[in-house]
Amino acid sequence: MMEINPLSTSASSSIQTFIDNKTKPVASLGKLETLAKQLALIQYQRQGTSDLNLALLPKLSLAKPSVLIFAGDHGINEENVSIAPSAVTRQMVLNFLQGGAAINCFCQVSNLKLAVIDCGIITPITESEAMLSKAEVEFIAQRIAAGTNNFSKQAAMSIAQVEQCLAYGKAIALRQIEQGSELLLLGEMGIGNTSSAAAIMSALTGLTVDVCVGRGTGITDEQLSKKTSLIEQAIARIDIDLQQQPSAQVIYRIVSELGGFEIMQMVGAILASASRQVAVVIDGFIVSVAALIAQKLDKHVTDYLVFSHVSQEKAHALLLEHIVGKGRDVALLDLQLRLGEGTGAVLCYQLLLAAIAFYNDMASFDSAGVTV
Ligand SMILES: O=C(O)c1ccc[n+]([C@@H]2O[C@H](COP(=O)([O-])O)[C@@H](O)[C@H]2O)c1
Ligand SMILES: Cc1cc2nc[nH]c2cc1C
Repeated sequence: MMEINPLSTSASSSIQTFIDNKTKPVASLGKLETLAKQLALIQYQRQGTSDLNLALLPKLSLAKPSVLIFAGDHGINEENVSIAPSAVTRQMVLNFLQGGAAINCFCQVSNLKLAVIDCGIITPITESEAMLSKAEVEFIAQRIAAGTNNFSKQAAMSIAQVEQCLAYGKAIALRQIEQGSELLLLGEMGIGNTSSAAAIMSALTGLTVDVCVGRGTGITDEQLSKKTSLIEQAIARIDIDLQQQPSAQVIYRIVSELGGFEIMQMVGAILASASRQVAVVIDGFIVSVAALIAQKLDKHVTDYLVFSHVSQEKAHALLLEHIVGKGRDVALLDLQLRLGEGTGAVLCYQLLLAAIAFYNDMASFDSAGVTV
């Protein structure tokens, strides 16, 4: 396990004073102020900046942001728990590589590069398909298997596969950070993954399955009740002891039972990023479940997370409440999104840029001669 330092708050009051001295009424930039403060605390800690001098607070930067989209398939999808067959995961991966998905359009708006990671879709992408990728899209194969097992019948994966997922996820995050990335933005693609995510949420929080499930891609009432009972059965099968702070071993067991490959690779990426004191933007419901797992493995991870939006997926607001204790208010946006792919995270990128811009460049009352 990697060591994650909690964010030191020793610079907190200097940063707050610096923000309050900007030419604006106190707190009038709302969540952008909280965001700027979090990004400042993270960056100063990463740079080991101590004894901060109010007049010379280092500028904030978010160099080389990395958008990472983790894709994987789910055996549970053979139970008709999504609007789409599993083949759509692969088709959407090809769409990402060709630049035709929503996430491509949003990356384009902000000039962001995107990497798509095959964590275990059913049919691998061929070399010639990967070669046709747009220049701004990188394809990386970190396959565990051809989709997880159907978790309503058996464990989604082995403990060894959980460990391999974590190792792969960490490796890709560390590679980006070593190449100079000061921000990770995570997204996912996986038909059936709201079933896995809801099951893990229920198992790790103790909340009942019916409050953790939702309509995912937009399933019918009938599909929703089937999805709920399949998840209930799976959780009953694994007979979990819901302790306050479960050990890593217990967590590995839960996630091996309930899946999925892309979710666990994201957990590895989140842990690695936090260990290097790099902020991670968390997209919708499924990425938030990865954040929940990471938090259960190491509570300090939470200091490094930025939650982009509150998803339309029914349980997302409750999940955010569980992770951060501030419910939907912790999220930057509420645009009624429920797409995934990292779309919310990438939309927030401009808000992060705005937060560091005001922090770095806005005049103070003193420097501008504004007197209130
Ligand atoms: O990000 C979200 O909150 C979100 C909410 C609902 C669905 N999704 C996306 O839809 C897929 C999972 O939905 P489902 O119905 O197949 O379980 C997967 O590819 C996700 O990216 C994403
Ligand atoms: C078409 C489609 C695109 C997606 N993007 C993320 N999840 C998705 C699910 C479907 C079905």
